[in-house]
Amino acid sequence: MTSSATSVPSTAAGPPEDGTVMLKTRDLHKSYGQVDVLAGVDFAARAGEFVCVVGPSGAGKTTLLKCISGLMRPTSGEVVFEGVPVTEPPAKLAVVLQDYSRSLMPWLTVGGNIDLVLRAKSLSRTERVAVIAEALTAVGLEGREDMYPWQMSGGMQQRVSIARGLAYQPDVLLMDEPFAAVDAQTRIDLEDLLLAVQARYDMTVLFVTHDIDEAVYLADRVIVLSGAPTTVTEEIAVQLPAPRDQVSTKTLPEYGQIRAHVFGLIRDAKATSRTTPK
Ligand SMILES: Nc1ncnc2c1ncn2[C@@H]1O[C@H](COP(=O)(O)OP(=O)(O)OP(=O)(O)O)[C@@H](O)[C@H]1O
Repeated sequence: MTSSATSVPSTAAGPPEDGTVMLKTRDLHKSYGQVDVLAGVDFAARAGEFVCVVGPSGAGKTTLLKCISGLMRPTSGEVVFEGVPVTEPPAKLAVVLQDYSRSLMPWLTVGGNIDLVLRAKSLSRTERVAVIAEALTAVGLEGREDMYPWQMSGGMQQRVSIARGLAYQPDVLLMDEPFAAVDAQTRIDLEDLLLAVQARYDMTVLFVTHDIDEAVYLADRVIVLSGAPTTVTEEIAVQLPAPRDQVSTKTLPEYGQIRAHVFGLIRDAKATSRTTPK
């Protein structure tokens, strides 16, 4: 694995490079029958870091997140969360998926949907109500507890999904293309909302996306995957100034340089990708 850092001087108060490792994968392999998808994936995410994972379609990004979240057993290698090998979904990890329409229960109110994940915690009803209210406020949906998901726009539903993740008070939030199903303007709003919420809760975020612009805009570090059978091609430190801004950040020459570099890596990965039987 190679690693490169941009030469951009950082004014960001980003996480220190030697911060506590929250999550790491060690030589992670996953095969589906005869098909090798993950072929030795190694990386770490440190406390407070925003890590984006990009790679060509079919590289195994969703497979990687399933293994990390404990929903799927790797074929070999391991995932270590807060120093403990993952064999089941860790209590301090929450997942937000792309498809909010399937992850929210339509027959439950917004409050009820969030309450569902809180029931696993030993909180009183009064405490749960307070946690739900705070999480909804953090995503700009204060007072919407009694609405049903189907009464909301796609962007609002995805904000409910994020609020549900926050209410769980995770140390690490895993996100699998969470904004892929919303329109471009909503996506921009959700990106900025997520950055604000991450800073406020000081969470570690591992964010999988197809979108190179989104990855470079959000990340402290971008992990670029090869095509399947997949390894980490490169890790790129994104030392752009914080807070990020949709206009000024994206017009920085350094942003363009990193974006072009990642684009080139993905293009090369696509050219060499093969998900073929052994
Ligand atoms: N349950 C499964 N059984 C068999 N093959 C699978 C299974 N899940 C995924 N695959 C295969 O593994 C490969 C990686 O899939 P995965 O969804 O993890 O990739 P991805 O990078 O998330 O893809 P995309 O970017 O298109 O969403 C694909 O070739 C896919 O067909």
